[in-house]
Amino acid sequence: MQETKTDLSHLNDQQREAVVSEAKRLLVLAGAGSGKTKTLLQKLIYLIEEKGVNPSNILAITFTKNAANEMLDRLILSADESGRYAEVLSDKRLPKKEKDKERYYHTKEYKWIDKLTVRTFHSLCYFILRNYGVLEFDNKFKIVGDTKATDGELSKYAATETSYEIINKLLIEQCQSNEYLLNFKRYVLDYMIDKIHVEKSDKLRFHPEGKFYTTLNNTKVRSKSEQYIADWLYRHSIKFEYEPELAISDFSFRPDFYIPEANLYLEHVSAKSHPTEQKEWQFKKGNKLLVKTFEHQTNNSALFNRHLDKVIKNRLPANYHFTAALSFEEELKYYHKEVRDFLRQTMRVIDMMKVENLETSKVYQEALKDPHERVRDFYTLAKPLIDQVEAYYINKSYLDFNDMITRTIALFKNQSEILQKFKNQYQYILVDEFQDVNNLQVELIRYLLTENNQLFCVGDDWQSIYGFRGSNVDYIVNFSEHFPDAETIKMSINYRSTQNIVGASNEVIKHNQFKVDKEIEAFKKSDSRVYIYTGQNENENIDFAINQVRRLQEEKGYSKEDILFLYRRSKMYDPYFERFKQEKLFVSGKTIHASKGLEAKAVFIIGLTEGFGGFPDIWMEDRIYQVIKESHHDFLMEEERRLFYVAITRAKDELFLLSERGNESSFLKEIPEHFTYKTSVAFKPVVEKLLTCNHCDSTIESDSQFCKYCGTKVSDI
Ligand SMILES: Nc1ncnc2c1ncn2[C@@H]1O[C@H](COP(=O)(O)OP(=O)(O)OP(=O)(O)O)[C@@H](O)[C@H]1O
Repeated sequence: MQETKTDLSHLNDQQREAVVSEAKRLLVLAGAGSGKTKTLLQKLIYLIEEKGVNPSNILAITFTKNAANEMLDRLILSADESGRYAEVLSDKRLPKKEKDKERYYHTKEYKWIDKLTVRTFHSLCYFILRNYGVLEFDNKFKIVGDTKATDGELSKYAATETSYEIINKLLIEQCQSNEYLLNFKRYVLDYMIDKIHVEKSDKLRFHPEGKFYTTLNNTKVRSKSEQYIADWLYRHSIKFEYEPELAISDFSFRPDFYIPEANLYLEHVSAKSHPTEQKEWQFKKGNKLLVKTFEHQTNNSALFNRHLDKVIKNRLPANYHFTAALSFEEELKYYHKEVRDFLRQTMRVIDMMKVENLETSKVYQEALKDPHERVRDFYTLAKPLIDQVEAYYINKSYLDFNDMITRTIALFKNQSEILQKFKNQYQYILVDEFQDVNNLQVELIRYLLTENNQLFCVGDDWQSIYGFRGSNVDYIVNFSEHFPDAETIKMSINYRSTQNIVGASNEVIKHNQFKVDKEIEAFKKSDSRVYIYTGQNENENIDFAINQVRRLQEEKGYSKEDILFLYRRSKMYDPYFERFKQEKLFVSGKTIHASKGLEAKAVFIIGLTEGFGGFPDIWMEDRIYQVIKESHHDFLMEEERRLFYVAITRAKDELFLLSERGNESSFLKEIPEHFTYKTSVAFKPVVEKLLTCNHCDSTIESDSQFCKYCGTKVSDI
C-alpha cells in the first residue's frame, strides 16, 4: 500500500485507487451503498492533507442541499477531535434550524472547510450570478420554485409566489380574451373531458345514450356538428335549448335546437338523420319557424359561419348583444383539475425546453407540423402563455432553477474574464450523483474545465431517476465520449445491504438494456429474505405494515429513523399515514425520489401494484412532450426500474414489498424466488403475543383464553 499522511486504511482497494488517482477526468462508477460519497469526501481530505491543495481551489458539487450539508457534516466530524459536533448531530431533540446554525459555526471554526466551495449546482450559480452577473441579469433577482422555499440559504431571496401561482394567474389574465378562454375551454372539453382522441369503444361505455360531445355550455350533444352549432351560439351569447320537446297538435318530437330569442327551431341534417319532410309539414301546420343546416356545409367553417349568421343572427332583434363578458371562474368552475393538469403540462414543457436549450418559437413551429390535432391545439394555447411567463419573469427579475444555470452559462460565454477567474480558481471539481446531470449542468462544468484541472465524478447509472426533469443518463453511461481521455474506476462491494437485498436488486436491474454492467456483491452476509406481502386489499396491507413495525420496534428496538416507508406517489402513503396516526406509530415516509442517498435498517415499499396508480407508473408518455424530446416507452420503463432499484437499495437489513393479490407489480416477478419470502397471510397482531397477566405478571400466549399460570381470564385483563 502506498504510504500517505492521510489514513486510507478504512478504504477498499478500488476506493483507495480513486482517492489517489491523478487522472484529469475520472468517473467512479459504483453500485448502491458502495461508498461513493465516502470516497469523494476522502478524496477531498486527501487533496488538502496529502497534496497540499488550497481548499479554495476545490469545488464540490452535490444535487441537494441535504447532500451538501451531509458532506459538510462529515468533514466537520473528521476534523472535530473533541466529539462535540458528533453529539450535536445525534441530539434528536435539537431542531433542524439549530443544527444548521451549529454547522455554520463549526464550518467557520475550521478555516479549511470554510474555504472549500461545497454547493449544489443551483447555489453555485446563485452565488456566481449575485456577485458577478450584473451585466447578465438584475443581480438582485428573486428565485422562483415549485414550492415556497422556507429554509436554507436561498430562501431569503425566494419570490413570494410559486411558479404554479404565476402561471395560473397568467392563464386567467390570458382568458380575459373571450376567444382564448373559449378555445381553452374547448380544449379541456375535447381532450380532457370527452377525450375525443381516445378509442370509440371507450366513448360509448361512458355515454350509452350516444350524447358524447360536450358543448361550451356543458350540454352533451350527439355529433361534432351539433357541438359546433351549439358552440357558435354560445360564442355569440345566443341562448338555446337542445332537443326541446315540441308538440304540434297530436305530433310530438324533438328538433335539434330551439333559439327562444328568435323563436326559431334548427334541425341539422346529416346522412344519419331521419327524413325531415314529416317534421317540416308539422312545422308549417303549427306555424313555427324551422331552419336547416347540412352536414356538407360544415366542411368549410367560414362558409358555415356565414350560413349561421344568415339563418340565425339575422332573425334576432336588431339591438341584440352578441358579446357577453365571460369569466374564467364561471366557465371553468367544473374543471379545476383539468386546468391544473394543463398548467402542469405547460410547466413541464417550459422546463424541458430550458433543459434542452430550445427556443419556444422553434418548438412551436415543430408542434404545428404534428399530425395530431390535440398536440397542435395544446401548443396553440400554450405558446402565448409561455411567452407571458417568460416576460413576467424578466419583468419581476425572477429566475427559476434552470434559469440560474442558463444565465450563468451565458455569463461565462459573454464575460471571458469572469469565466477565467473561476477556471483559475477551481483546480479540482468533484461532482456527486453524476448520473443525474442534465445538459445544462454538463455545459456549465465544461465551461469550467481546462487542460490542467481535474474533474472527479462519482455516480451510479443504475440510480439515474431524474430523466423526467431532463437529466441524461448518457453522460454517465458514455462518460469517456463526453469527456475524452477519461478513466473509469468501478466499485463493486455494497456495504449497506444484506446479501438477499443486494441479490434482488442485481436481478431487477438486469432487465434494463441501457446500462453499464457491474457485478455488485454484498459485504454483509445474512439469511434474511426479502419479504413480499400480497394482501387482499389496502387495509390488509396496512394491518400487515403496522404489525411488522410493532414487531421491529419491540423485538429489535428499532427507532423512528430505522424504519422507512417508500412509495412512487405521495398519495399512496395517505391511508397508511392516517392509520399510523391513529395507532400512534411513528415512522417516516418518503417518495422514492426523495429517498436518494438515504438508508434505513428496515424499508417498506408500498403500492407495488400493476396499472394506473401503481408502480411502474409511466406518466411522461404523452406526445406533447415528444415534440421537445423523443422518449421511448422502453426507456421510460427503464427509469421506473431504476427507481425501484433505488428503493430496494435503501434497505440495510430488512426489506418488505407490499402488493395486492392478483394485481402484483410486474417488478415483483423480476425478483427470483430464492431471494424472497412470499405470503398473503395476514399477521396476527403482535400485541396479542405481548399481553401480560395483570395478576401474576406472566406472558400470555397469543391464542389462549386464560393465563396458563394463574388461570385469570384474558377478557378480564
Ligand atoms: N470501505 C468501506 N468499509 C466499510 N464500510 C463502508 C466502506 N465504504 C462505505 N462504507 C459504508 O457503506 C455505506 C454506504 O456508503 P455511501 O453512503 O458513501 O454509499 P453510496 O455509494 O454513496 O450510496 P448510494 O449511492 O446508494 O446512496 C455507509 O454506511 C458507509 O459508511
